[in-house]
Amino acid sequence: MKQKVDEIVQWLQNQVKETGTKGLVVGVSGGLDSAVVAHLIKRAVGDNSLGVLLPIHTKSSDMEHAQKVIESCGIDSMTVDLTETHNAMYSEIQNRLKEKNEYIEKNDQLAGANLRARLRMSTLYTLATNYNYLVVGTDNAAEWYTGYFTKYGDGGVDILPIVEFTKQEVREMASYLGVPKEIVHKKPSADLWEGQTDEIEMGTTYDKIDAFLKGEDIPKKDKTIIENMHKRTAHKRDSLPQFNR
Ligand SMILES: Nc1ncnc2c1ncn2[C@@H]1O[C@H](COP(=O)(O)OP(=O)(O)OC[C@H]2O[C@@H]([n+]3cccc(C(=O)O)c3)[C@H](O)[C@@H]2O)[C@@H](O)[C@H]1O
Ligand SMILES: Nc1ncnc2c1ncn2[C@@H]1O[C@H](COP(=O)(O)OP(=O)(O)OP(=O)(O)O)[C@@H](O)[C@H]1O
Ligand SMILES: [Mg+2]
Repeated sequence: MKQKVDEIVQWLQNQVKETGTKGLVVGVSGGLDSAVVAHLIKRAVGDNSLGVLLPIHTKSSDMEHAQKVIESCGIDSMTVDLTETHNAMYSEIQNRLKEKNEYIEKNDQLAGANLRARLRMSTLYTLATNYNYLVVGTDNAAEWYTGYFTKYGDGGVDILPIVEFTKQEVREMASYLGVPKEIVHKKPSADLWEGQTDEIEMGTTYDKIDAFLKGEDIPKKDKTIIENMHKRTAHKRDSLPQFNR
């Protein structure tokens, strides 16, 4: 594990050097992936790193976990509460749709959720511009393969240090790095709506996705879900379709 972590830390240092930027910023949710990334960037660039708490109707227990992550790695931090911003922006959009009788209720939860992720992204880039930092993403191998992220939301980042690691490997890295235990063993959640957990929404588990990525046999039902998610989200991993004359 030490070698793995040292290699990522060195890679992060190279990214900063090669891009001529001054440091690294990440959104810290109180979940596992951002806890690992916060620890890694603090190790890589010390005081030139920033962890940002971006609550949007966020549970106090998640805020406490995020605070514990900040304390456990000693990273510089900031909180920008986006709850009111999200309320104002989303209700304005919904009102315009309702005026046109074109508001589609069944899409409301997902649309509001993706707006949360994109408001977080905008905030991180505003801070990145201020400090001349890079925005660091937290996607792991399972999320990347299944496309389980918001395009230009949490997927809108400059670099992806843990994208080759399965969720289980990220968990092991977290223990090695000293991420608090309650976060290491917490249920993954995107914090996009009340009570959301990744595994309920996807209909499969990270253990199954990890096993699939390692080439192991998994039940047909899970394999179908994973393959469908992968196909449906190809556009998030591909370069942009461009009309060429
Ligand atoms: N074939 C295609 N080619 C090019 N673009 C295409 C497209 N199909 C859709 N699109 C575009 O992509 C959009 C759909 O993609 P997107 O906006 O990402 O939205 P979508 O994939 O529908 O939803 C995001 C998913 O990621 C999950 N998520 C989000 C954020 C964080 C986390 C987490 O784990 O923390 C999880 C979230 O719970 C949800 O299941 C469409 O609205 C359309 O604009
Ligand atoms: N409340 C929040 N404050 C700051 N950043 C957030 C918040 N919610 C989500 N994010 C950002 O969006 C990323 C994607 O969320 P995701 O849930 O996949 O990761 P996580 O919360 O770090 O780990 P887990 O998947 O185990 O819950 C987070 O890693 C973080 O960078
Ligand atoms: Mg989470």
